[in-house]
Amino acid sequence: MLIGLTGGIASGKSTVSEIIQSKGIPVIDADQISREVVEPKTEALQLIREHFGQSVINEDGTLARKKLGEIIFKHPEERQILNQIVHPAVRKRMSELKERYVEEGEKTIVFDIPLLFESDLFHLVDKVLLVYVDEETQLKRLMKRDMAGEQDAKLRIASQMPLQKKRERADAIIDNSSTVEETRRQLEEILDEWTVS
Ligand SMILES: CC(C)(COP(=O)(O)OP(=O)(O)OC[C@H]1O[C@@H](n2cnc3c(N)ncnc32)[C@H](O)[C@@H]1O)[C@@H](O)C(=O)NCCC(=O)NCCS
Ligand SMILES: Nc1ncnc2c1ncn2[C@@H]1O[C@H](COP(=O)(O)OP(=O)(O)OP(=O)(O)O)[C@@H](O)[C@H]1O
Repeated sequence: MLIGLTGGIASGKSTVSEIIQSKGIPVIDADQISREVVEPKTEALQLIREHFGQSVINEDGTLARKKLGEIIFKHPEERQILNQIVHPAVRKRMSELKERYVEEGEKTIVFDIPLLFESDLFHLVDKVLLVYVDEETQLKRLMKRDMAGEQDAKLRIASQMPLQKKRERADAIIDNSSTVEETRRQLEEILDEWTVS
């Protein structure tokens, strides 16, 4: 069974992913892979430098993430260009990792993909699990975690499909507005149901 774990920014995907991994289920993390594919000397980083310029590259050759974020969360056209550069490499790596887990005999594999719906990746998985939080909690947690201002945080949230819309398309929803313990309880109920039937 291939499960897509998704949600909005700062909705709690990583928190849920940690609980899933603690149960021995492998998780393929698109955010982590999207960092690996732009490491120094990669083709993707070269393309980023060509389009966005040297100002988004740090002195040590790494990607200046904050700076690039400031550009792409404000400008949808630039975001689309970055997605076109980075996403093919992310998809390739995710599928290699999946094959490896399948060969190792894993029965359940989870894909943690923030943009599962936005990038039409939902057809790669059998079930979609959505981590949901109400808008106010999402904004508060995002500002606190990233030490971001309200305007910046709102821009990031607005760059994604609204969580309400994602709700309609998910096979199961975890409401992470309450405690992590409550989230764990909901997750276990869903996994029990999906991995038995
Ligand atoms: C713009 C970048 C450099 C900013 O880096 P930063 O370290 O500040 O953020 P990080 O990568 O940890 O992402 C945090 C969250 O932002 C959201 N986000 C990231 N990229 C995008 C995007 N292109 N569109 C909408 N939301 C996005 C996701 O919810 C993600 O979980 C980085 O997000 C990036 O390279 N994005 C493009 C790749 C991408 O789409 N990644 C998301 C999953 S593949
Ligand atoms: N139930 C909860 N109660 C309180 N804080 C929480 C809860 N769940 C998550 N958080 C906090 O909210 C923030 C966002 O959670 P997390 O990083 O798991 O979200 P995410 O969906 O993985 O984010 P991103 O899309 O940016 O990768 C973190 O600082 C996390 O510690």
